Amino acid sequence: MSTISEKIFSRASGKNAKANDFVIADVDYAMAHDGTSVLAVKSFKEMEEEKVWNPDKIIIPFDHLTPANTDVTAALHHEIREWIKEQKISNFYDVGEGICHQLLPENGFALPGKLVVGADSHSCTYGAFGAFGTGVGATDMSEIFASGKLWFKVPESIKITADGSFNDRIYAKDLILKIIGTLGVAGATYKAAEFYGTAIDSMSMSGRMTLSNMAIEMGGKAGIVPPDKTTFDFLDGIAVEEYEPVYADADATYSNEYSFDVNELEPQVASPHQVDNVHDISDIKPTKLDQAFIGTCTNGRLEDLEVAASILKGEKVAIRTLIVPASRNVLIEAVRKGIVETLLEAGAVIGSPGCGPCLGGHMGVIGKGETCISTANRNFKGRMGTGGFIYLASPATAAASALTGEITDPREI
Ligand SMILES: CC(C)[C@H](C(=O)O)[C@@H](O)C(=O)O
Ligand code: SF4
Repeated sequence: MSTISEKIFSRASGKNAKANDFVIADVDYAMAHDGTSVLAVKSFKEMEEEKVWNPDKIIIPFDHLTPANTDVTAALHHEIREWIKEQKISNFYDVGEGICHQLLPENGFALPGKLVVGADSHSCTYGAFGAFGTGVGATDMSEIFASGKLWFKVPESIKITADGSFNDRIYAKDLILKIIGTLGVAGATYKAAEFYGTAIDSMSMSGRMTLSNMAIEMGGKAGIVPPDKTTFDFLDGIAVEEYEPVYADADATYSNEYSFDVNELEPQVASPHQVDNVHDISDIKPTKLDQAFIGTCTNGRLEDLEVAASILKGEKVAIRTLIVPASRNVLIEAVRKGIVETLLEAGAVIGSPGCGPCLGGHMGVIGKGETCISTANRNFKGRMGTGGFIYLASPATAAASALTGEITDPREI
């Protein structure tokens, strides 16, 4: 009678864990990036800890402010690199390797049944692989660095079923925006979402990662897709260790259940400044844009760049168009497949793999009064630059809009 989360926490805590129980759990893999490792390491040092619990289970990607944007960032990067050497942390990914939530899956750390914790809110991405992936604050991460353990309240679960097939130019991003628009930004607060249905079954790992990535945008503690052949094929040859897939029992308890019909889905757009301010694209009034941004841990994968290239091929963009691959591997594959050439010929700018302008650090922030269509997961006020406006959409919608300079339905291009 258990959900996926209850089963994972039972294994990780060594007791029969039920929703709302407080448990101390063994963490399988712990991640902190350049943005959060600074505070995690500071707090680790304040705890007067000498050695991390296991240097092979800690993963540190530098992705947020990379390449360093200021001398202050450069000095912090330097300090963390020194600590990483001192602690002999084996899984360090320096500038240009990519975004944390792309690197953990690519390198086989996001595994079915595992508890994978990151000092970043979008660590729920690992749920795409049937892991319990969740984000914690930097000081909680320092506790994991020290002991490999952390306390958790086992979440209640909600069941989200999406059936049907995706019509042309409709994607996982449109589905998750629709879900968030329906449930609201607090609709899944402290709950673990489990995703089921024929539409989910048909999705690639890339699409499932887009889906799980945004669970936090409705308050979710996790967003889990039960692992299947697609998952196992992806992990074949890359999983860092053996894993035991975990599934919910047929009579598991869900605090809420929701159903979505993907056959009916239109391209979705989240208007400023809330992620649940979601509309069918046909209801969006004509909106002039200054910039298009395709990338991030939500939609910076090869499939996403491929879709963008298929729309931009042989055309010229009408506005600044920034494309930032989610990882070095994505970029290499995009080069090999001629995608990068197509994008450059269309007038796009290719950034070095990382978070890029997603959180307004650098590499493409927008000015006061400017509007950007972005494939990211957040459109909060000021996120990409003070006084800016962000519309969230799929890579297809962003690419179609880049061509016209206003929000455009990709089915009409
Ligand atoms: C900087 C980091 C703490 C933050 C997060 O946790 O999500 C960032 O990745 C974001 O997307 O806003
Ligand atoms: S790409 Fe954006 S949402 Fe993802 S981790 Fe980086 S800053 Fe956060």
